[in-house]
Amino acid sequence: MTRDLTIAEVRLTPILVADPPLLNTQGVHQPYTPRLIVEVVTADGTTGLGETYGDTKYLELARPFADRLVGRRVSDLNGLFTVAQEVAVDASRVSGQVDVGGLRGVQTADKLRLSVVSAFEVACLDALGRALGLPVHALLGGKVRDAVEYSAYLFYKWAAHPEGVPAEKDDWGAALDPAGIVAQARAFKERYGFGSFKLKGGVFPPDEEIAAVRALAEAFPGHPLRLDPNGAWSVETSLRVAEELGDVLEYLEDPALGTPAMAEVAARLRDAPGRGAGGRRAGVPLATNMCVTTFAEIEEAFTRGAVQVVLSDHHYWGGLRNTQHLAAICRTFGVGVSMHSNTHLGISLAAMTHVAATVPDLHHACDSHYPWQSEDVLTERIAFEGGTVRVPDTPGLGVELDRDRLDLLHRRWLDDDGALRDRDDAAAMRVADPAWVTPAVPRW
Ligand SMILES: O=C([O-])C(=O)C[C@H](O)[C@@H](O)C(=O)[O-]
Ligand SMILES: [Mg+2]
Repeated sequence: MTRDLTIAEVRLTPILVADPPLLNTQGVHQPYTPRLIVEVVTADGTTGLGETYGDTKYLELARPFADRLVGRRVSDLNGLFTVAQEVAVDASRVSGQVDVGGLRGVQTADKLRLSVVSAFEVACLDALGRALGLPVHALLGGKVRDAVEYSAYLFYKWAAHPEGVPAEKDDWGAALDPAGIVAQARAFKERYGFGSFKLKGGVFPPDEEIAAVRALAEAFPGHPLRLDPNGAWSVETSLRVAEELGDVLEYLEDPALGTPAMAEVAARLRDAPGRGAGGRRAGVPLATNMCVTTFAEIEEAFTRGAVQVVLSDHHYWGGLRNTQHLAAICRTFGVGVSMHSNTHLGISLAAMTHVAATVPDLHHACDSHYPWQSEDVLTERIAFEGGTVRVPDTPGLGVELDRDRLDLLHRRWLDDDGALRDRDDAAAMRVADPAWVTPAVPRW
């Protein structure tokens, strides 16, 4: 039977999902964060799902983009990039600065477009897989592993959002010191079996964060640990932390902002083997999801040896196939690869799992915010077992949309007065601390 895989309809549903009060260097997560759910429906009634950022600047591009897709085929994945170029980006949306709240590198028009394309690419792959009876990983060339390892993503956090702010409750409690972080890590291990731990830093002065990582190293000897201050430190501070923690860190993520600063940190670490406080090893690898976030940024960073691990993110790299291209380039240059995560739901976790399953040299556990998300739009939550997600072999992504849940979360978006429709961690922080401004970098 020949199937008609022409796109007949594209449904876009912006939603607001509950988010706990997680702290980062720019502020704190808002109680609800925007996501966009994409449904691509073919002429013969197959629906594919995708998910991406839901802030206004992405919605503005997603609508005209979706209109242009009707009449094309879900198998025309390369064509998505051509269509994206036809969609104009409002210059006022492109600051050229590091994205507020999103912490996903410098904003450019292309990156906005790619972040939109990614959701449609995933939705087309899902539809194609469902139509052909093949899992998405098979469409990407086939899986090389049956399960993908994720790391526990530890955050400093308040027990609750500020008094009087409408929010969902969470049962993680506060984590504002080393003991709190270790307790959070234990909960992650007990609930999901994670064996690697990443601490989101850049929140407290570096010595406090060093103490937290030391406490983790004592509580979980031999487990891979990472610290990520999102570029909040100077080169000198980065070097000091690298020396202090060089013996326990798997990698240090974006200690300083931008390729020149990262390159200087990396070079000085290379030149100082075996040195460091107490004779500790100082050659800790540097990872990034902030200075290598586009193909254009690769050459400078790799030729200067600024990073040893790139944390890919299929959302802003432009989809699952671009993630594979990035992994191939990293392999060529002997740079490691793993995955970054912003707040996301199960559709994106499934997409991350399918593509991660196809990357041969994925040597580090991937980041995922999913455990922090108590809400989802799927009929069944994706489970972590022993810190891994099993790679689905069912057609498409292997997940099903719960339309009632989707409607509920969309209703929340409709009811919002606009205050939460654009993620703004600094604004959320100002609710508790009216004098708060996004800290200048380097902060320490
Ligand atoms: O650098 C990173 O790993 C991130 O930016 C991940 C997330 O965006 C995280 O920092 C957050 O949401 O606060
Ligand atoms: Mg990072």
